[in-house]
Amino acid sequence: MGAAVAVPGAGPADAAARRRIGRWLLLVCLMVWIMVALGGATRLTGSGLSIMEWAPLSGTLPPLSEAEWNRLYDLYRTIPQYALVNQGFGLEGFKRIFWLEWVHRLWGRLIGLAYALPLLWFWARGRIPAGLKPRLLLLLALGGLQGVVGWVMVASGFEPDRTTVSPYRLVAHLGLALLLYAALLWTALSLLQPAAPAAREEEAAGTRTLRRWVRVAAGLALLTMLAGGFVAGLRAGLDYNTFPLMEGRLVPRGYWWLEPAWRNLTDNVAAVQFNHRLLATLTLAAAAGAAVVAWRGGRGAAREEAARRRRLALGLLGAVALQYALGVATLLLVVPVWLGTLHQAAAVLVLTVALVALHALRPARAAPEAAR
Ligand code: HEM
Repeated sequence: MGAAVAVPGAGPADAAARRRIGRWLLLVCLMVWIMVALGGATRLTGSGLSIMEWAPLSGTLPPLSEAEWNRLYDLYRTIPQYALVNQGFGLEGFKRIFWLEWVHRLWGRLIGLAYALPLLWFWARGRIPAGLKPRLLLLLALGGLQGVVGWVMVASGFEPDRTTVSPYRLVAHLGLALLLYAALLWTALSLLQPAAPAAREEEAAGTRTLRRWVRVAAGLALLTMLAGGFVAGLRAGLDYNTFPLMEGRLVPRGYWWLEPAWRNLTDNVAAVQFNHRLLATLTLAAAAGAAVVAWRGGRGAAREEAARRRRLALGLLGAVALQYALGVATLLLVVPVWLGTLHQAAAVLVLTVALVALHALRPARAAPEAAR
């Protein structure tokens, strides 16, 4: 993400093209964000295993005849989730869980189009800066890979004795979505704000310290999100529905009892939930630390620079605090669909605010024509 994007020339036409490409990528970011929320709703309503075929083209249309509905329903009746969870819910019940998964996949196809068509258009008209082309192609490949990982995840839910997908694959699917989103957003920001503001010497030191704190908070937030994927994958939010104690203890009984030890990170409900809480708390502390640094470190800086740093740090603290509160509420209310979906979507808000802050605080570069 940090690689330089060389921008040929500095003419107004180039600048306009960069802005247009940047805005298009922001739109794709918004679509990916909505996709993350849709994915959460699909998972939480138990809809994700309803379509048992991988049909990138023909699956665009929903069933159009009763015979086609029955064919898909018959397929679904062969998997353990039907027998163990939804036995006898009938074609009407099947249709209820079908639609969200279908919309999730359709939205994925639309993101593909919203990315590929403008890419072709900009490319054909020679508007894409040369250094940007490999990155845009890589983003296209990552998007395609995300579709494949999504299918590999869904397929794990059809295995004998399983009624849900593999938590590892769920985390891979979530992690790749976050990576794709982050790469799109960083590229868009780099196009829209190609040059980091040059800071005076005494200001640069303050920016460096703040940048370190924001980096730590962003890294911890990312780990918290991946840990949250395991909470979701193991349905660990249905247990220990108290906060801050877990069954009356700060560290739950049975923390770290599995062998080999690493399995506790992914398979042990108590540990997975505790780790998510712990990482979230560390993220909140790091974001609060960044806010304090921005407040204190502003003294040597010019007024606007000090205000800019405070805005960035407070924005991050606000987003993390909101997400923390949503997480606690999700847990206390035993994961209602709407709140679980909101908690999943707000994770992307945290990522967005962290990346915007890191981008705004990036070091000024010597070469004015390069964007990082
Ligand atoms: C920095 C703060 C936090 C972040 C960034 C965060 C992020 C996430 C993410 C990304 C997920 C996974 C959704 C998925 O699989 O796709 C998740 C799930 C979850 N989180 Fe958090 N979380 C935070 C704080 C908390 C806190 C403080 C709690 C409760 C004490 C909490 C409780 C939960 C629960 C119960 C789930 C599972 C919900 C479900 O099954 O859908 N989170 N979190």
